Amino acid sequence: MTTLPPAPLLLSLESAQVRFGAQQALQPLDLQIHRGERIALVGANGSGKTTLLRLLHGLIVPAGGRRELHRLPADERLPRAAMLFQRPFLLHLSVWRNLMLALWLGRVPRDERRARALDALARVGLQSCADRPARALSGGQQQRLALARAWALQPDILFLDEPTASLDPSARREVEALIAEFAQAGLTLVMSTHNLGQVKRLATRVLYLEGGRLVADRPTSRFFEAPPDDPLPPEAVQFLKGELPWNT
Ligand SMILES: Nc1ncnc2c1ncn2[C@@H]1O[C@H](COP(=O)(O)OP(=O)(O)OP(=O)(O)O)[C@@H](O)[C@H]1O
Repeated sequence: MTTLPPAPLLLSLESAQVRFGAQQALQPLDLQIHRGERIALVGANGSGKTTLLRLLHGLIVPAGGRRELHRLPADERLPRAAMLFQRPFLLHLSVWRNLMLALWLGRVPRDERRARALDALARVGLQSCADRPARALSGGQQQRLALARAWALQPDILFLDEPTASLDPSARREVEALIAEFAQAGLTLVMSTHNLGQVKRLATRVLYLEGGRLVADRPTSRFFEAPPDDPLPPEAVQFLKGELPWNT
């Protein structure tokens, strides 16, 4: 029997914490993210999910402890990351120009940009919208454009902050399907969401936060159905009870 080598470590936090003025938004926490993981951050409003995503992405510098990106063993480069927000930030430009601008900002060589943009638009099914004003697209299409923009940058890790929260059910399904395809293609995902059905469908691992503390970190199946010898902390049990039913 062959044993698969462990997936490479991409990103880690060591006793990393975040403060906003006097407020401790994240208590010191340790975390390791390996290639291929699909991690869901769950917890009530204000529990620290967005703060943790921003810390992981490097948008916030920890007030203590450290965040480290780890070189990929295959080619010794640092992992690339991209982030998707609940409402995409799009400029008053065409879909195509929004994409090209992101590639320019991402320092993608000029001669690669066109092919990457075409591939990304095809990936999210927006080829026919290339010349339309990005801000005139529907909410679901805008989020698909944001996914195309992230895809075009060829990230290893994709951070998603409630990516479907402001979408109607059909757009939500479309965007969720694309996120699943991205994961299939090998992207590592870290996503905050209030939709526990989505957690069950997409995530391999769940981090439960409460009041800025990481209370539970376990495989998805052991989060929703904790075995008797490894029960969930009571805070997480209460949270799950309050969030029933899960399949929305
Ligand atoms: N820029 C900031 N300045 C001051 N306080 C902040 C800032 N960003 C977040 N906070 C505070 O940090 C805490 C965690 O907020 P965060 O947005 O990370 O929670 P969340 O779990 O993502 O919430 P939600 O589910 O509502 O998006 C909250 O008390 C919030 O008010």
